[in-house]
Amino acid sequence: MTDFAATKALFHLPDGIVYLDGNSLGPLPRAAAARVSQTVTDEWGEMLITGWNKAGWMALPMALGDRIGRLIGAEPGHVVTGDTLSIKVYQALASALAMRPDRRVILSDTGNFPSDLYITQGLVKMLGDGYELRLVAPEEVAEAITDDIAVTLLTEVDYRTGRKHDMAALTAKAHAVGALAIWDLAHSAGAIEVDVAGAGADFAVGCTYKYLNGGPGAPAFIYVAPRHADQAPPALSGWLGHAAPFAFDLDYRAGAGIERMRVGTPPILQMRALDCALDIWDSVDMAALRARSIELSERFIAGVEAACPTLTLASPRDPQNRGSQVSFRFDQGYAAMQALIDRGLIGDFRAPDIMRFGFTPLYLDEADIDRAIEIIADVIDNALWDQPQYMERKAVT
Ligand SMILES: Cc1ncc(COP(=O)(O)O)c(C=O)c1O
Ligand SMILES: Nc1ccccc1C(=O)C[C@H](N)C(=O)O
Repeated sequence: MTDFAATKALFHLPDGIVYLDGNSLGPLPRAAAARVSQTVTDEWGEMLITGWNKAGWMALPMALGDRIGRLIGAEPGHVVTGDTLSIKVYQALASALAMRPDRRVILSDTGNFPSDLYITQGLVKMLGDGYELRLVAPEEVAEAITDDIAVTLLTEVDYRTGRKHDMAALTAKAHAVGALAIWDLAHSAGAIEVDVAGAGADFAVGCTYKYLNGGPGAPAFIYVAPRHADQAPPALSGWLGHAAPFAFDLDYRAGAGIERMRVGTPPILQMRALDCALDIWDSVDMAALRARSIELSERFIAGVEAACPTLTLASPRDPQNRGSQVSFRFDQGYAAMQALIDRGLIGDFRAPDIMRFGFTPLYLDEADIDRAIEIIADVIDNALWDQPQYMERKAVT
């Protein structure tokens, strides 16, 4: 069993703040500042370039990949970290398309995060030759998996509503028509139980700055199923994905397995912060985490619905069909979210009218949820959002 009171003590949360936005940026693990500082002074400072060997910097992308692998049900040695999620989406998609050379259609849904769609649009344009992004509504994905599909590119948990796709069923459907399945786990890794191997996913990608708490700019990860690992052509063939980077050959030869998905120099300071955050995850049982996340989310939904009849639940009511976030629709959602933040409750707003709240059992408990409900009730029922300063849109929402 996981001791969630103990994990809560391992995070720094500012006084007076209830943080329901760990689904966008996780909070600071208390040990991270010292760990990063030590890397700066003792490793970078003292070891200089010898740190790549002496401090194990060059091995970090794979070591971190394995620690994340446990959380997403990957086989050891099949996940690597680096770059940003948008780049990992590009890599997975380009590789998968190259593995289905006689097909041209990429299937995704209108609930997908825009970066995944933009990356796909860019790649489709560059490839030309009849390539096409086909978008359907999330609930129509299953029936849209037809035998002209090359690749399905789906985000398991919808960033706006929290609606969760059935990864195993949709992957099986994709395979049945000869397509490959790529899963974006941005809102799944560290949020719910994930079993990429069990579901038969061909590729999976995700970020580490949300539920995994790796910090702003923390590296992304990519998983390639063992059956493809030595065949998948790496789309971004950088030197650190080469079979022998320090041979400095003039021609590219892909590295073994997942190593080929490395591109260039890893961001060591960010990786140390992530390493520190993953120390906390080592003690976490994912089934216990999921049970606790459902408990806290259900308490939140019941409390908000009882107190605020003007908010409508945008997330699936059945917890089995959602990830670890809860969203409500409110036409003045932007202003309302600013008013909540002003009163110490941090969530976020997603256009056009979604107020989004993330549930992260590592550092949230019932007292936080009850306090959040109180603040929401105060802001909504007393229309405290109706102030000009809450209407002004900020650059980042
Ligand atoms: C589902 C999903 N995919 C892709 C991204 C883009 O990730 P990044 O900004 O790290 O490239 C995000 C969030 O930003 C996301 O939520
Ligand atoms: N990386 C960010 C930087 C700044 C502001 C938000 C993000 C997010 O990650 C947004 C997230 N993908 C979302 O689901 O809305």
